[in-house]
Amino acid sequence: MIELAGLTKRYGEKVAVDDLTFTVRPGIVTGFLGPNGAGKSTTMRMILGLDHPTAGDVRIDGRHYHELTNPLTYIGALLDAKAVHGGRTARNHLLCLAQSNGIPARRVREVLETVGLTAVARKKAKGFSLGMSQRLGIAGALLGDPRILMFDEPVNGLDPEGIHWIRGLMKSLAAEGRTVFVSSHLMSEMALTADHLVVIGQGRLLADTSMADFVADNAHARVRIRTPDRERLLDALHEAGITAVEAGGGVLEVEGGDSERIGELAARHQVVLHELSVRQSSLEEAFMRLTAEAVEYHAHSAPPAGPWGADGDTTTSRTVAQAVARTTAEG
Ligand SMILES: Nc1ncnc2c1ncn2[C@@H]1O[C@H](COP(=O)(O)OP(=O)(O)OP(=O)(O)O)[C@@H](O)[C@H]1O
Repeated sequence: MIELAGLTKRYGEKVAVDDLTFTVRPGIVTGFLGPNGAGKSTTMRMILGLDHPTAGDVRIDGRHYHELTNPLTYIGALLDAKAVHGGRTARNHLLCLAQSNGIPARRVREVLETVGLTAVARKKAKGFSLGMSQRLGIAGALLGDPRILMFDEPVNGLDPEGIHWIRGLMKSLAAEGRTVFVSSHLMSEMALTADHLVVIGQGRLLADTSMADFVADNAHARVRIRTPDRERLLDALHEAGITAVEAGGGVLEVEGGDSERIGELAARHQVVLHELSVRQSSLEEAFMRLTAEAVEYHAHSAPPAGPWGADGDTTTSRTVAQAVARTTAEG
């Protein structure tokens, strides 16, 4: 368990982390989400005692990081994959970590096997791709067989097979009862992995919620209708107790996803339809709305999508929402 209480970090005038209080629990994957510069890495550095809080406190299973003997056996972390002595081989890098933490050398072979780096164990780390470096960093995190694992943007630089692998790894670590805390700036990534979400923006806590609740609150469907017989359709809908709202551009929208019922109603009243489609609000859009005011570095392009997305393609949104629904159902 990781417990943060009023955790705050200032760099001069800049408040990087602002009074964060939340608990990361065992047995689940907790996603730590926030736009670029939100304060995720700073928070993780404070958890590991690499940065000193300006105020507040953070404890690992009730203790401060510096109070832990052989800390790698309590908490394993991947923060910066490239922070490895490039002149060392993968094996030697892990052996050094093992020796300084009282971990038996045989664990080095085991974790190299787990992350799929056995074949390059005797190669120097400076020749590694970002994906290989990520795997080596993960091997280091797993070395002490810790109850708590923390990964900062672990899918960065990984190919699709690697991304699939890390998702499975995080879930299996949580299923073993470990605490898994993983940061990302992509809701779509978290939707496939996390059971719980902690969202921050400009250092402040914006949400601390289960993934299931976030989905229930945000992954709604609406039926979008265009018709030249607007008044007749509105009358028919009203008679059937269905509320339609004006969505601009001559489009009507009805809450829920029951397009069949609306289609049949229109047919019965001989109302011509030019469009009848189900729109899914994507979780990525919900995340963008939540953090919209806290985004530090904007691209000056299109404004964030409205509540039900821009008028364009919603296929991605739907895929994410479906993936979430599937993940949630699978438990
Ligand atoms: N050593 C430092 N000195 C001054 N400012 C810093 C320092 N480290 C971080 N910051 C600032 O604190 C804020 C939070 O940065 P941090 O790296 O924690 O965010 P992040 O959520 O991890 O972002 P990203 O997703 O881009 O990695 C940023 O505005 C950053 O510029």
